[in-house]
Amino acid sequence: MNEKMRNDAYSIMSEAIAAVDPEACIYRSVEKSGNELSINGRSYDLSQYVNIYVIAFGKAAIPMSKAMEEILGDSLSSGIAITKKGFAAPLSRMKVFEASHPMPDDNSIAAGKMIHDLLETTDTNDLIFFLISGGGSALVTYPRKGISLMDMAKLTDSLMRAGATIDELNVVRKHLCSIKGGGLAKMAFPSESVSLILSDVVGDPLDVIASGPTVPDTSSFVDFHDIIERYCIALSPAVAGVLDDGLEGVIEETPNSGASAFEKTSHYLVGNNSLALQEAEKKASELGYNTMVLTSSIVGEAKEVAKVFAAIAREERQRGTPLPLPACILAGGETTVTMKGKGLGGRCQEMALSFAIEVAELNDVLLLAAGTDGNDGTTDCAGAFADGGTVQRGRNLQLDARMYLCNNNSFGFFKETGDLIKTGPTGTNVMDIYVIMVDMF
Ligand SMILES: O=C(O)[C@H](O)CO
Repeated sequence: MNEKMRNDAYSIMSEAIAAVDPEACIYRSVEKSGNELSINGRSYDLSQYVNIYVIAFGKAAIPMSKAMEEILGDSLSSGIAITKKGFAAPLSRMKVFEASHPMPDDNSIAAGKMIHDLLETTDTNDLIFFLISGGGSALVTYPRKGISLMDMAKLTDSLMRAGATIDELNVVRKHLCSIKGGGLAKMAFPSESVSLILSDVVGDPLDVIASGPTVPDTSSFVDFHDIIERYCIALSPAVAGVLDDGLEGVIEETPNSGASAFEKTSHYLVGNNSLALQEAEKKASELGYNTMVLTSSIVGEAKEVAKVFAAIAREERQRGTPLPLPACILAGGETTVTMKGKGLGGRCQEMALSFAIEVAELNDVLLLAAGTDGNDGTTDCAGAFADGGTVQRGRNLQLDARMYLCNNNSFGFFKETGDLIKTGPTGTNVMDIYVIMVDMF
């Protein structure tokens, strides 16, 4: 095992995560001078509003709120922040709540109701800041009439297990929840609203991040229907009823770009995966690696993407291309895992295990795959390291890497080999970072 390369990969990942610290992202975008607030160059005169509220939800809700509380100071009337269980911390002017992720729970519904109730009291002269980050779809939900928490949770689980992408999952959620798919903007209208968004979705589509609560929806009940057919998902009677009503036009579509709800909304992206990769690239150069960012748009089945990364590492090892050695190739994105086995793991650990199998016996080749939120799948770690010796280290412990991969039990494998990456909750979430390194002999 090349310890230096491993330590370097960890430092590069840490630098990437620090760059998208949610507080730093807010401070980079928002400035206040007297009553004037400037967001990415656009000015808001705070003195013209009667009340100013902050509503934050997602895994980064607390640090984003902390920064906004600090910037707004006495201008802030009150607010609510909803984050994942274990991520809460006290705020000075805003109430803090926790809910479950990735499956919504009763607290997610209570949070949805709280937001709804607060927005019922707001009026045309009020300003609302929405601080939106990944995980928001599960943490806050306000199901359509007749849809229960169990309906939402079961459907989310079935789609995730079937390998649906986040875009697909959120098309379905947007049509079952009155906050998602522009619904929040509708609730906030006629108040003015400003959304500050930390992206955890490939390509930063605002209508997908946290299910696009404040932007026009581009999807329809027909798309919802197609996704259910594509993955052969069995629907509860209540969900099937909403889908039928939607297809027949008995219930309204989610609001699209022509809707009045969006007349007083504006949106700013404050951080994303590309920003994290830029900083990772700087750190890798500082550490002496020839480096490049391949893409921030990796998607697909984790174990298949790993084969592409392994092919890149092999090319580096054998021919020293595309970069001279030592090389550090960076990528970001978010893959999926189609669950066939009964094991424990996450997309990054699954990718690392598949990479390990592909590069078995190659010297000084390493992959670090980690979720920037510090949380890979249902495990308490961020991801895993894999190198040319991983499979053999497993064999020495009587572990067959291929069997573990077939059973989607990457966590079980890496727990024994000691290759798990544990950062704890980082407070941010801009998808995953992949660091491919190839050293000189
Ligand atoms: O909450 C969600 O919908 C996902 O994290 C994507 O933003």
